[in-house]
Amino acid sequence: HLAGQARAESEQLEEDARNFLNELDARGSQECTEATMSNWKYASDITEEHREEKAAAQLKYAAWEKEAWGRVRKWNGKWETLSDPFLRRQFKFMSVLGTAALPKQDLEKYNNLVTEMSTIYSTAKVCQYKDPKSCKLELEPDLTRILRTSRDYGELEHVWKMWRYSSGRRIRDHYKLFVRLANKAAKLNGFDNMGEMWVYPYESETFRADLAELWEQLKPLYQQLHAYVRRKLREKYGERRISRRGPIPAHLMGNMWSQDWSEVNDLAVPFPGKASIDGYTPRRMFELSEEFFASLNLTRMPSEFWEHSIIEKPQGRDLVCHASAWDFCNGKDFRIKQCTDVTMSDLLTVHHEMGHIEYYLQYKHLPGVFRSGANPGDVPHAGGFHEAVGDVLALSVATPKHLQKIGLLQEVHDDQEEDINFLLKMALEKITFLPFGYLMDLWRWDVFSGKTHEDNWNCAWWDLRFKLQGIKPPVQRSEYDFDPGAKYHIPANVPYIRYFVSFVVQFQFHKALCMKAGEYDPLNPAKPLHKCDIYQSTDAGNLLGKMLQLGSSKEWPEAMEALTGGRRMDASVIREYFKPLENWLKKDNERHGEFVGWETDEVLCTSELPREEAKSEPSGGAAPALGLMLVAA
Ligand SMILES: CC(=O)N[C@@H](CC(=O)O)C(=O)NC[C@H](CC1(C(=O)N[C@@H](Cc2ccc(O)cc2)C(=O)O)CCCC1)C(=O)O
Ligand SMILES: [Zn+2]
Repeated sequence: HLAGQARAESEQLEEDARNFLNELDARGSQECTEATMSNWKYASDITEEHREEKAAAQLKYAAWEKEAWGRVRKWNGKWETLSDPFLRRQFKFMSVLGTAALPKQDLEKYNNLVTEMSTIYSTAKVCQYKDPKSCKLELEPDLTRILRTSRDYGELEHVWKMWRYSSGRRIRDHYKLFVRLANKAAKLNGFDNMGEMWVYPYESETFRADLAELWEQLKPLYQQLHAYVRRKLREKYGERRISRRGPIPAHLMGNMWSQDWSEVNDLAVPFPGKASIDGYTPRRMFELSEEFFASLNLTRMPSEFWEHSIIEKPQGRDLVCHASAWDFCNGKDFRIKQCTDVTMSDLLTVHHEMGHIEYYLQYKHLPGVFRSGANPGDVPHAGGFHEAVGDVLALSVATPKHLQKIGLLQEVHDDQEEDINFLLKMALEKITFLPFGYLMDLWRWDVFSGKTHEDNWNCAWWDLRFKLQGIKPPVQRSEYDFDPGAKYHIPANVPYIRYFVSFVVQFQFHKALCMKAGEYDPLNPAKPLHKCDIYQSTDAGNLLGKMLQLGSSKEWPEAMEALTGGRRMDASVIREYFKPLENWLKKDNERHGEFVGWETDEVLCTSELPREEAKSEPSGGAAPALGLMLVAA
């Protein structure tokens, strides 16, 4: 009798919990739709009116989060006893309130700081190198294009320096106040600092140790590539500017942040021969990407997507041009906003953004808390997988075989030369990103924890940039500068470790899908991993779809196991993919007697502070030179 009663009670509790969560979710989706619409209006048309509207909507959404959180708390001590893990996990996620825990005026200040920093970043302008009176150059497309195409050392240095002057330097003080409020919010959620709150969604005690281990496994390959590119750049720009054993000046890699070196492909690739997308339109690029998803039996874009997306830079207004994908939390409205340039790299970005949309479409039936990604609530979900989806498809699209199939590459010679050529292009995009993808949050975790003090922010940044990337600023930096602020994700307060995770796991996903598609066979040298193209494989698509449909309803090792059979981030797969290139680079570097690694005795960054900030002036002016940090490569 008692057992029967207990069972009846637990079933009643489960049913009440289900009803409670369903009601909360319905309301939450509505609130999310409203907040996301206001965010969208501001991001796509930066005006004072839209800014005020966005600020109000954010406060309204935070009030809702606080109400929901208050009601969830009433279930404490009960929800933990529920037998259905699906329900328990929803309560677990809803038990973390996020920055809505801040007192109202602190939250308003916090939100305004982030919006203000993003606006400064998105509207920053730079003057022409040859015409200091003409000051209308914008990051996209102007500065991006100059960094991609110019080989004029002086022009590149000007653009690199002035972008940081117009963006990062102007938000240094905002960021100081932001860090204090962020940490106050983290503490109100029971975390030591905001960095701890950011790693919480990875649900792993060993997460940061695992990342360090991955980087140790990937560093040797990165150093070989670094040594090779340094030689190619030295041959182009001369030994005086690029020394044989030193770090590479940061403004020469074809990218504003030296995070992707694929645009210096022409300088580095041993044998010329490039795909071209000339003649395409942004719309065609998006249709091409959608076609790939459909060929895998995944979902096509809904009509709202084509109706509401912004895929070309609108003229005559300020907007956030940094590409983004949006889920409006109503199962119908999904959009991309991208100032698309007709280039191969933007074709890959199109696939990346569409990968987000595909993920939204595949898990739209789930409760809101399991629809991970950048919903307005700021307890960020891990995101490592979200960032990998589009890039996985792009690994197939980028192969010469596929590019020829879709008419973007004329002739294809399936030989060793083309192999190295292709792998080098891929490494200049994927391997060069790894140290940057890692150091962005290494720096921020140290800032949030206080390990890096605000008087040393910029030199701590260049310490990491030197140690991990083997690069140096083209002109000496100081604490007047705030170079981290010149990278979108810092002013926009978007966590970044998700990209490092993605660049590792996307190769694990690629391998699993290629095996499923019969395109990769470890025992067949004619089917190496880097030649695989999963296009039109519905078997691979169905396997990927199954993982996507989980959203964050399962811990990520389980989602990974569903797709790859393994439960860990594993650097051996990306190294297997690049193995032929690694062997080639080692031989080529030996043949040229290249020094692998980097060292310098230059002072890359001085601790000189703006006068009003300098409390105790360090004795003797410049701080112990960062540059004296001989390489521990
Ligand atoms: C509403 C909202 O914010 N939505 C989220 C999505 C979500 O969370 O649901 C979102 O759209 N975030 C924007 C961000 C844009 C990009 C980015 O910032 N990339 C990184 C790193 C990188 C570089 C190369 C690469 O191949 C892949 C990644 C960089 O450029 O440094 C820029 C172009 C590529 C991706 C993105 O799509 O991740
Ligand atoms: Zn992304």
